[in-house]
Amino acid sequence: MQVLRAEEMYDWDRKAMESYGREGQVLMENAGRAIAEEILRKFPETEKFLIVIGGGNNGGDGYVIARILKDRRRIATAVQVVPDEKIKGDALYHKRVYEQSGYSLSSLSEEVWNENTVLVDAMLGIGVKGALRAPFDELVSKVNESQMHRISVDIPSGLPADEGVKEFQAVKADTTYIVQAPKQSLFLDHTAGYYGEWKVLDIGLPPMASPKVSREIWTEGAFAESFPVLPGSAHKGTRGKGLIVGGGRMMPGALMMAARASIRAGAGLTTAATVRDIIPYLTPSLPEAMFAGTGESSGVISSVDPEVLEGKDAVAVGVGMGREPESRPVIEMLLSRTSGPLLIDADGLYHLRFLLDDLKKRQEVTVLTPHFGEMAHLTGEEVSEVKRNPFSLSRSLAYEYGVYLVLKGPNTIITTPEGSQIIEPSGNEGLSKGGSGDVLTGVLLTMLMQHESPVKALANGCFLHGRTAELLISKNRTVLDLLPTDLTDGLSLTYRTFLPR
Ligand SMILES: NC(=O)C1=CN([C@@H]2O[C@H](COP(=O)(O)OP(=O)(O)OC[C@H]3O[C@@H](n4cnc5c(N)ncnc54)[C@H](O)[C@@H]3O)[C@@H](O)[C@H]2O)[C@@H](O)CC1
Ligand SMILES: [K+]
Repeated sequence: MQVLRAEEMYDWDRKAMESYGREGQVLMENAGRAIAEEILRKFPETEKFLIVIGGGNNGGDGYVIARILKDRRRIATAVQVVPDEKIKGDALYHKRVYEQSGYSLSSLSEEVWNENTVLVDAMLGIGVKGALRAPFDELVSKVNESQMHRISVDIPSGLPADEGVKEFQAVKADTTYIVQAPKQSLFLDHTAGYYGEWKVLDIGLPPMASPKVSREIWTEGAFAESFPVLPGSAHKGTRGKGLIVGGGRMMPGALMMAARASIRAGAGLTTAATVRDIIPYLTPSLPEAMFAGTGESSGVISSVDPEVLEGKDAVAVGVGMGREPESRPVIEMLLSRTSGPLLIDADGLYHLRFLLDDLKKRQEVTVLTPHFGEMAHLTGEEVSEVKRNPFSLSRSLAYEYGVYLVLKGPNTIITTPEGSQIIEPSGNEGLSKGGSGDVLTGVLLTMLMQHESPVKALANGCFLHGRTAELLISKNRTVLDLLPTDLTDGLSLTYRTFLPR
């Protein structure tokens, strides 16, 4: 499913009408009807509905919803909150249909606020611009203070559809019925929560007319369909031989978790490279792994023998490595000598900030997996700015350095060097613990070795990680006690659920 910006949504709408014979009034009928049906399904009992109608096409949808609720003999009060002359075009057409059906409008009295139980917010849609003007500024506060269940039409009124907006005032919806395609703000850290529970409804825009943007949500169907089927004769070689460089005297656990996750995810052979002293402590918990000792300086990795790279299908570096400058040459060496995919994570990203030019020289697949803080460090932006503009900042970084970028968050955004984007929304707050990134690194390493498309490999790895967290919570864990190591041991839940082979 495509995720759109407001302008892209308008393009689709325009093209549907100009080139595919669709009528605006019909599309509005479809939108309003689809939403009304959802509302009726959600509230089959004797709720009292208040429909608040604004001056654009979002308000037009509101007129359709109000008419259908009344047609079905439900108790519904409709209020138009802008002067009559603001209602134009398709919205005016549907206002007339509403009135010709014998239905009337009410004014916004105190009773209206107090007597109703469900509010349908059809005030403002994706056409909102700038700070809210009267009467919407006060109305939005009043709506948010009311005790009614709030249902927003297409988007919570006042909320920007696109990334990048710093200040806004918006309805905090309990439920949002999104018209045709989710908008960017559904996936941003500072706006996602305004949508409440949400559902996307098809209003009949022709798929042939959809905008040519590559910004998609990764689904369980996409995971199941694209997950590579290994031949029955698969051996270590076909499953992939991976190398993970990381850990040190202070953080051996990160390497342990990444290596174990890589093995559990299905790697043929995983080698963990770290300072020699800690290898004996890691072996009991990683019986399936191979080990390679690295050069060491004050307990941190200071060099890796390039011979270790021989025969490896992919390499991951950074987990638990520390930020001491002594480790920087390791990243430098891997950037120039790794012939397959190279994934850089965690402390590796810290060092990378000083090696960005080396990144540009690489011809092979390079993957960076920053969280918001690491992304801020890499781009020199504030964390709040990264959260506000994750799509465009990811694109510029991926394009400039020719890398695949996995920007980790509640909605992980995966970007290709060409700028295509996948949003992977699975997971829960149980993942916000030290170590879950290390597990992801191990999983991604394995996926990269087994899939010929790096972007699909990355999307599948994020899905595997996030869905496992969800399935564990639905079984015997909670978001409080979920551990990164539970994820590793729980990977089979996701495999068994979605790949019943
Ligand atoms: N395919 C589509 O895109 C379809 C869209 N539909 C609906 O149409 C909506 C978009 O319609 P519009 O483009 O008319 O946009 P809106 O319905 O968001 O309304 C824009 C109106 O709000 C006012 N406004 C904008 N910013 C304001 C501010 N800061 N303070 C106060 N008033 C402000 C403007 O004066 C303008 O009249 C969608 O959200 C959706 O609900 C549906 O009707 C059917 C088809
Ligand atoms: K709305």
